[in-house]
Amino acid sequence: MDRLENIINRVKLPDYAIGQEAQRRLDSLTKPQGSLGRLEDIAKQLCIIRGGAAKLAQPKPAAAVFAADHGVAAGGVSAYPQEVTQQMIYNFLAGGAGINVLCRQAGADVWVIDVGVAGDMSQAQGLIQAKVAHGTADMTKGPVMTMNQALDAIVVGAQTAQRLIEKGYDLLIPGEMGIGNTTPCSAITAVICGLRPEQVMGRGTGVDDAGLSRKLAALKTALDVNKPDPANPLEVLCKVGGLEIAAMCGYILEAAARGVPVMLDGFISTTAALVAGGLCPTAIDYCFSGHGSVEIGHRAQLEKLGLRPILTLEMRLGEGTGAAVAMNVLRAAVAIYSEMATFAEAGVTGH
Ligand SMILES: Cc1cc2ncn([C@H]3O[C@H](COP(=O)(O)O)[C@@H](O)[C@H]3O)c2cc1C
Ligand SMILES: O=C(O)c1cccnc1
Repeated sequence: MDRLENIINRVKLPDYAIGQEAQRRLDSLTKPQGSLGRLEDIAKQLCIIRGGAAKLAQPKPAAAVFAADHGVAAGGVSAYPQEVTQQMIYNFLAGGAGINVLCRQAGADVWVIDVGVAGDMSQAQGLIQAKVAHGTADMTKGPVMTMNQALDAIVVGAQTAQRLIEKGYDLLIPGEMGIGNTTPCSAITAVICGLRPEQVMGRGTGVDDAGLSRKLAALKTALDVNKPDPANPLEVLCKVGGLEIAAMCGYILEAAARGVPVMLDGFISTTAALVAGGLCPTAIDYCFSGHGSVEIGHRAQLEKLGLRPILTLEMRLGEGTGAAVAMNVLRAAVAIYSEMATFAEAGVTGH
């Protein structure tokens, strides 16, 4: 527990007074006041997080893709088999996955971490080896992991954030790969948002109606068997979570502790934010929501966290892809804030 406390205690509320200074600069730029809409809000929030209202530098972003497997996948809750997790890791390492393409396009680097893949990945070149367990247990039978494993995975995420920040990255994207992981995310969301499984559960990779019924039954059984306490996010994680979800939670917390902004992706990474926010509400002040996922539970998560997605592109891939696309908008926000002429500079009459 000390390991977690050590991270959470370092998360400080950003200085919101900086927002007023940033607003003055935004209002001095050659445009009708407020006319760049949410680009202005994004620039202002970035100033607040970075702790200064002077011109913003373009970020150097990295995506960390945490990979893990899930015992519940054996119950036919995904449209794809478990081995796809491993196969996709090789695809990430070869640069051919959606996250690779979209990060290249957005000027972000991709790092891949094995935090809990079922198979042996020790020979995979370029993979960060941090396996806590060979997948989780089946949530329909009892807790998916021990408290120690959850804390280990949180620390893997926190150390990843630390290393990336030390390498010079100043904006972090949480990404993931784990066949079956929309099921634990639905369970966590139902518990923390106080909703029924059917209100937060979707088709994930595209399960058919029979798969959807199995998913609903698995969720109901898992919640019945485990009875997670909504007031105890760590317990929720141990009972119905996942290793990559725990790792992303630690990654978000450590980024916040270091004053580094986080661009969340969709339903899976926002589940990790839900847990992080339960442990440390201030961590969410450092988070942007990149996009609104097709998974219905994402809406409830965003409402609970008080976040508005930057984009709505009907995406439902995960990996960090929606966050990568949203980086282009964040770059636009930084550019207008830093590069537009003021009324005084351009000799344009203000009001
Ligand atoms: C080829 C492929 C690439 C993916 N990349 C992300 N996911 C996404 O789908 C999975 C969650 O959906 P479910 O709970 O239905 O299994 C996660 O691995 C998520 O990252 C993928 C899924 C597949 C099949
Ligand atoms: O929004 C997501 O993160 C998501 C949705 C479906 C499948 N995998 C990921």
